[in-house]
Amino acid sequence: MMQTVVQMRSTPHYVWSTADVLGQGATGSVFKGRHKKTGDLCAIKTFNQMSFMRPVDVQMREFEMVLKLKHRNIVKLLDIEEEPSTRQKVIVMEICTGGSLYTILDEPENAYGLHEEEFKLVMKDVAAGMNYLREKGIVHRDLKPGNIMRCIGEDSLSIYKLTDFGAARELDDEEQFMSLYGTEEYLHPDMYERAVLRRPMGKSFKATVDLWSIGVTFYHVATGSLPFRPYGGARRNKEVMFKITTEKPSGAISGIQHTEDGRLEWSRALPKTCLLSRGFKDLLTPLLAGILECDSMKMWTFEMFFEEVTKILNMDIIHIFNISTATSLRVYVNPTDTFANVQELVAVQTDIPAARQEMIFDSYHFAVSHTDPASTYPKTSPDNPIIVLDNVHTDFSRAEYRELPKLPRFGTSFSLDNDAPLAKVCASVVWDCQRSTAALLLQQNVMRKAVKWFICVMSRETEQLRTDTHLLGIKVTNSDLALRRLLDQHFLHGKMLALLCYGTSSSDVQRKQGELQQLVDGKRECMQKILDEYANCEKQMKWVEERILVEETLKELWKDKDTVGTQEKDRSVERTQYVLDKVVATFLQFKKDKSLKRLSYNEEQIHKFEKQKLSANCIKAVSAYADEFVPKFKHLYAEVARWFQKAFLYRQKLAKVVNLLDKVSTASDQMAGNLQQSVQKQHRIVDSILTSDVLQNQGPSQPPSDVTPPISAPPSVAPSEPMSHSEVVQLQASVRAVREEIKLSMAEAEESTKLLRQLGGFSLENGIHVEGVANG
Ligand SMILES: Nc1ncnc2c1ncn2[C@@H]1O[C@H](COP(=O)(O)OP(=O)(O)OP(=O)(O)O)[C@@H](O)[C@H]1O
Repeated sequence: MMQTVVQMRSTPHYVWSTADVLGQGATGSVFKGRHKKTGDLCAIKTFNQMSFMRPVDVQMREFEMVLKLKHRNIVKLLDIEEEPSTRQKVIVMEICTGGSLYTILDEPENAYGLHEEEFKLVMKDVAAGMNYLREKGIVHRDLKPGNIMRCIGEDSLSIYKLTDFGAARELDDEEQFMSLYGTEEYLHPDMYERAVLRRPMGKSFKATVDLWSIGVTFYHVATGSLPFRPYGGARRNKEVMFKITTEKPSGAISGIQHTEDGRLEWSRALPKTCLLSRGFKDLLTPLLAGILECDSMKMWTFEMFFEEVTKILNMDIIHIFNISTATSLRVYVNPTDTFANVQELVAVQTDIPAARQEMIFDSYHFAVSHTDPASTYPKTSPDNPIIVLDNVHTDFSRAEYRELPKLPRFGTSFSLDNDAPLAKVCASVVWDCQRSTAALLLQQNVMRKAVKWFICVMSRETEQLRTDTHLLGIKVTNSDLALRRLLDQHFLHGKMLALLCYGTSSSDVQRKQGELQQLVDGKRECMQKILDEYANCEKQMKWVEERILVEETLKELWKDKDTVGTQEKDRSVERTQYVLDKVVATFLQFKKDKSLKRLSYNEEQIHKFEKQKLSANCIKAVSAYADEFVPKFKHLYAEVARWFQKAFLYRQKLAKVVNLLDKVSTASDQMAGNLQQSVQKQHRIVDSILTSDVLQNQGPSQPPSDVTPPISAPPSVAPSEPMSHSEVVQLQASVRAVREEIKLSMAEAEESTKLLRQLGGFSLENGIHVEGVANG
């Protein structure tokens, strides 16, 4: 094996060791270097023979253009210097220690794409860098993951930067296309036709070519795979590649050929394996469809793209947990969205219509004003989300969890070339297993939390309803008292009027006395009905109260279930991580073995042992997930389902009480109103009798024995002596006085009824509707 000689090389201001290679490109190598005076780290690009295919002055023009660029998302070109010994030019750049996006995507961890937050950073930085180039009138023309570098910011978040401006000019000669060769998967179909298929064409390549490349790059970063895949790969099947990109239907974001000469399969959605949330996919997919559009009339403009990216990145995330499927969701909302908008978005992801969504957060109903913007909502997180359930029919028949990709077939043969990619696939599967194990634990923790929160909500609802029942009791008693007062008055008036009207045969007075009787007819029966229904309310209330508050049956039912499922203490994630570390170590070893091309006998034996261990470790991780973690998750889900079904049963009882209370309350209010009217009417009638001419002209007379009083009064109260005129006047005055007193007490009674009414209607907290029982 040839030993490479490590050398220290330098220019007037920079020094580097040839051992510190950052990467190698078609035109040269990039080393880690330092400024001689400041010691600052930098990247030094040296050139090989290939680079001389491009005239030096062309190269220098390119670098001079780049020297002027200054933006957070463009790799800064610091200097162009010459090595004194060789007189070769080197380029000094800001160093990006995180490597290129290409190397990041090549890691098994990212085989199914980057996770959402990292993807958003790529999106933000690439769009910002592109926007800057656009402002400077530069079209990059060679955007691809390999030309997007990663730095680590002071907050330890990634910063992505565009680099390699070698193609950032008009492509008018063969030589320039040479530099593009090798990046064809990302090329706009027009450029592909010219650069790869070598067909002459008169088109100039504007900013849209960059947009297309961004589309392919974003798809790659989101999924870990390229969007347009001819059978055998783009390099082998160039015509099919061109066909895919040019015949792609609008709206499709990928086209794959699964068999030789087979038909093309289009898709308008991102694959299931991708790690992005449903909420984010819903935003990203139309954007990808807009920029992966070869019809220039339909393709998005850069302004549209930039506006949409800005809009997406400014959105707030509301973390939602759909209890019926045990799914963690991310709902992307505009900061100005109202609650109705949020409910619509929740409906899209949960299939629960807005009117049936019950949201619980932090032990309370998620109660926000309907006009409050989403930006003012309390902060949610994956482990502290808003729990959403369907308050009419929560279906617990489908728990969602991630299915793992299949492990590759191992075989018995030994091959350095094949074993490294095999180990890479293995590592990517175990990575997925690790993430899925963590997701399962999170889902279970949230399910357990949901039960606790729901207990709090139901306890509060029960307490509220108990108070409501008590208040209704006061209201009903009040009405009953008012009725008694009316009846007492009626009796009193009857007695008094019997005295006053004794011997009067005026039909008018008799009619009025009849009207007085009508005012009280049937009221007692009606009141009795209200009292009976209220007693029923109390009985039902007691039933639920005993179960929810007194015996705390719901808590009791859950008590021993807290240990079901996977817990933090089971260390499921750590166990998977342990295996993952071993699998990744094997992958790195196999990668090294592959680069060595040949192994010694002992090294080969070790490699073989490692391969056996790799297989065992993969099976261990995958079976722990499939045979232990998933069944435990399902077990907990089943318990949660059972518990919620019981809770919903009590909830229905509560709703029934709410309904009953509402009925009794309405009837009692009606009765109170009716009584008040009756009292007023009673007063009017009595007044008119008292002031009637017949009574005014009535002189003292002996009561005829055959005249019965118009209103039944006990015989003992019939006057034995005829009344004098002054006695009549006196009696009239005392009737009026009694009436005034009663009026006053009726007004007081009405006041307290009003107060009770102001205490509001009866509803479960937040106006909940349960199983078709309306409340509130
Ligand atoms: N500024 C930098 N900081 C750290 N690493 C870098 C930097 N620039 C380049 N590299 C590394 O060096 C590798 C080669 O870079 P280079 O630009 O020479 O390759 P290339 O994209 O193939 O371009 P070309 O085809 O023009 O040579 C990159 O893939 C990257 O890993």
